[in-house]
Amino acid sequence: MPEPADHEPYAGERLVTASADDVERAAEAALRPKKLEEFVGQRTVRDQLSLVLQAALAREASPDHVLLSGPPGLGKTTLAMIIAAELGTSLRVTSGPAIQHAGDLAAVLSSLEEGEVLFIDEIHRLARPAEELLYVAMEDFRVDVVVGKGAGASAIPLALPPFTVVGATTRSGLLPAPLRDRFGFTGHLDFYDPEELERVIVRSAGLLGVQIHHAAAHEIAGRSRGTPRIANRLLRRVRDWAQVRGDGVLDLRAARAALEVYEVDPIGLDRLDRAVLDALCRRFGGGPVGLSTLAMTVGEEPDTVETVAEPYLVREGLVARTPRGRVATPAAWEHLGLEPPQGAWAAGLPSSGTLFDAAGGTG
Ligand SMILES: Nc1ncnc2c1ncn2[C@@H]1O[C@H](COP(=O)(O)OP(=O)(O)OP(=O)(O)O)[C@@H](O)[C@H]1O
Repeated sequence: MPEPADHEPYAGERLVTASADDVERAAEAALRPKKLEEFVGQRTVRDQLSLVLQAALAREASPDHVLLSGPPGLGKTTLAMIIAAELGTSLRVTSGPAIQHAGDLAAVLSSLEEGEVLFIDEIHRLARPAEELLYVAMEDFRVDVVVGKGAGASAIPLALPPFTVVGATTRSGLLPAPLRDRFGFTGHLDFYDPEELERVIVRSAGLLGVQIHHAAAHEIAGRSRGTPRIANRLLRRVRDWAQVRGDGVLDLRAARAALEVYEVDPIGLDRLDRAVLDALCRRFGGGPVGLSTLAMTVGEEPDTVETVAEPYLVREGLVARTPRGRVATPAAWEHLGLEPPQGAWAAGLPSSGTLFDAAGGTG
């Protein structure tokens, strides 16, 4: 059985995580595009949404409800704000987890003013009774207020003014069909390509009031995992480096040096990601290896390896998940500067790989 890793367990927030806490969201506020035309990339969603909004404005009516799906940090909240701004109305913000009871949602809905946009983040996490209340409100602009208890309870219908729900979800597959069907428009946000991220970075640098070289923006974009939130975060760290150790200008040297300090490598992998690749290739000859064994080797919980490191490694084609365990692809070997074992990957699995099972033994 392999020895557990001797380094400190991987802890705390990662620089390359796509999620954000409240402090970071506050820092992000200044960088949010305010109009659809300032929103970089996502051309299809932008074009479709623009039509929906323009048609609603021409009709002087509220647009259909909008569902935005896609991984964190790609701009769902930003688009919700833009929708309200483009319609010239205000945005009310809530989220699935914040609504514990149907009554909480009824209170929000009954306080809406005509034409307002209600943004429900993580809508897939709404409790079932709240979901049912929302169907009716979205379709008939009505909430049924329940008065009394038990057999004597009765529902008093309360008419609502027209409004638009913008729902955001990272897991659209978890939304029940009746709720999904209430949205007249669904936009799926995809990871950004490096050229789009470069534009996000140059725009954000301008808003932060710092000078950036094209080569530095290109370098940061390549390490941002297709995610504007990560791009903006790395940009802020490079700015810090340039201000403290450089001359304040964000050039290629500053970008590379800062990202080395923060252990973000040229394709956006951090220490945990590289530890996983390293273990797979150097310790297990490329795999296949069971998740528990792999996690133990890098000194992490299996859940951390599976949910924090693996998705991006799989997305980048560095790791494959097979029924026999995790396998390093030739790209993983190359990324570590190692020679992939001859013919190992040809059959889809390393031919001579020993399978280490979930308990850490061999199988
Ligand atoms: N297309 C874009 N152009 C410019 N900046 C963007 C774009 N998309 C996102 N950003 C920036 O990235 C940051 C994160 O965006 P946002 O909060 O909208 O993501 P999100 O998808 O709502 O994330 P979450 O699911 O975690 O709530 C913000 O600072 C925002 O300004």
